[in-house]
Amino acid sequence: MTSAVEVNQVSHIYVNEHGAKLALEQIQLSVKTGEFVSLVGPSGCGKTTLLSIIAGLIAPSEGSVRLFGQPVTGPTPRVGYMLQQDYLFPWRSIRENIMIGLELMGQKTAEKREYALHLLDEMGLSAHAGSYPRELSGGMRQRVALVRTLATEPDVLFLDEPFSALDFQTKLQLENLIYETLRKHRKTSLLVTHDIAEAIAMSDRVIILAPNPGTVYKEVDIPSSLAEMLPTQAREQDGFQPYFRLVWQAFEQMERSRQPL
Ligand SMILES: Nc1ncnc2c1ncn2[C@@H]1O[C@H](COP(=O)(O)OP(=O)(O)OP(=O)(O)O)[C@@H](O)[C@H]1O
Repeated sequence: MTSAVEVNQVSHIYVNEHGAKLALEQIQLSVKTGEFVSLVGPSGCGKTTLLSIIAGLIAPSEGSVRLFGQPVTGPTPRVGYMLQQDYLFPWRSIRENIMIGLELMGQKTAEKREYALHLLDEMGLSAHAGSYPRELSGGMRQRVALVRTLATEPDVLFLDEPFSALDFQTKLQLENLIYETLRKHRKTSLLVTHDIAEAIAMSDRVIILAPNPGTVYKEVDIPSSLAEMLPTQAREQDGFQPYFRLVWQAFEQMERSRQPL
């Protein structure tokens, strides 16, 4: 299968008035087309930096990134972002909000508008097309944000903690809905999360990053028996807990190796 994302020996140093900070060191990873991969790791291990480099928003200090075999040299419309905040425009209706990406890319054709409205329907939000963001719950607003992202038909989706501002029940419902939508549309997806259970329940593979500097600590393949189930169903399986333990143990090992003797 073709690699959608290839990160080759990427290191990154931030330099500012306080000095230099090695945020990532020699990161090597790849994501297959259609694969769902989660990045987990302690705060500050470089997850957001890595996503920004892959998306072409930051040029790495060393190494290179390829998307579908092409070198990444700047932002590309092939990558769509979904973030913790929905960034909906309060003065625009939901129908107008989901067209923003298409407008920015100069692609607001009748066909694309139709597709965006179809996605809104898939997300169960057609009845709210004329509403304004303030009239929607946090979970509904995140569904609108996903429609806005998918409307431009990106090949790869970066999900940077998209559920972390939601209450637990809404988060579980949204995990299921996003899982189903992304699998149905066969999107290659990279999820950044602090929630180990969420990472295991949603992914084909979990990549654990270690901090100071950010490096790939361990990769855990999730068996298809779990990966092909809805996240809430996967969480209930007997086979789920051993994977949780495996990832948690990696966190504990990382923590121990950082303790002074
Ligand atoms: N613009 C910047 N200038 C200097 N240092 C930065 C900058 N952005 C991030 N860093 C540092 O680089 C390291 C990695 O940051 P990054 O935000 O990528 O980590 P993260 O894993 O996404 O963190 P979190 O889980 O808390 O969101 C951290 O030590 C951070 O302080």
